Amino acid sequence: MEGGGIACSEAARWLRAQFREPPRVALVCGSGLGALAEELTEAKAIDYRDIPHFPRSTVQGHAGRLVVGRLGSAPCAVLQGRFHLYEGHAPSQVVIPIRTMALLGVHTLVLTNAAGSLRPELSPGHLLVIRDHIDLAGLAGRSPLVGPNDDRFGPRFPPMVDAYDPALRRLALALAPKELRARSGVYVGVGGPSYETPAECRYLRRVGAHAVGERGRGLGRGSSKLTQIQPQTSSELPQIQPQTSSELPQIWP
Ligand SMILES: O=P(O)(O)O[C@H]1O[C@H](CO)[C@@H](O)[C@H]1O
Ligand SMILES: Nc1nc2[nH]cnc2c(=O)[nH]1
Repeated sequence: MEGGGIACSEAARWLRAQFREPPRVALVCGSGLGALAEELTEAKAIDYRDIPHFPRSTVQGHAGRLVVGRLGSAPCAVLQGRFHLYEGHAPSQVVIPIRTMALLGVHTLVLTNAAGSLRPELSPGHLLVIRDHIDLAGLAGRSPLVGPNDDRFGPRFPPMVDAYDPALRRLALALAPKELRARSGVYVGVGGPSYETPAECRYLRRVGAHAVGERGRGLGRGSSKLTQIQPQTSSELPQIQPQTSSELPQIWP
């Protein structure tokens, strides 16, 4: 199984025959967020294991299903679960669902995930709208873009300024319910599956990250990523003196 052109083309061709209307918007649900699919009307669900070349979901809280229907008036796909390097998938396999969605004609991608807070003012249940990322695995040569370039998915050297669409980010910040205390920040992607040591948390915070998880980004323009902060995280964080909420900037510099 590979993540290059053939696998994604075959998956997209197979999926096109399953749905009356191809999706134009796709939402990837991270751990515990799969219930978003219940918002779809006229929904049809397909297990990942039935889709040619899709890897298997092995993580708790990831149903491993693609649900296609309508969200409001938009034809929409909800992916209940993503693939991570720590499951043993190659970088080229992890991107198969996203590339398949692109071939199906999806123009807007919203990624969600569960992450650990690196800042005392970012608490469980809060929402981080990712404005930029630090991809440690990618920087170390484990980018899914390593290998021959498939021009259908972007250029050989993709620019990463505004990797997350500014208009979608503004929309997410404006529409998020107040109690989620949505703000924008920087996500750092690590390999996992162990959570970070206190020293690693200090390091990641110093390089400018607000939240940490096991990575994942979209393809070029039209993608945005929302991170929900999980209750657990490094044992170091409770030792940090929390600021009062009135001191919090709405958007970090
Ligand atoms: O929401 P997902 O993608 O599952 O991400 C987070 O949740 C899992 C463990 O907490 C890890 O995979 C982490 O990256
Ligand atoms: N790496 C990492 N992933 C997470 N997913 C949810 N919480 C965490 C965390 O603290 N660290």
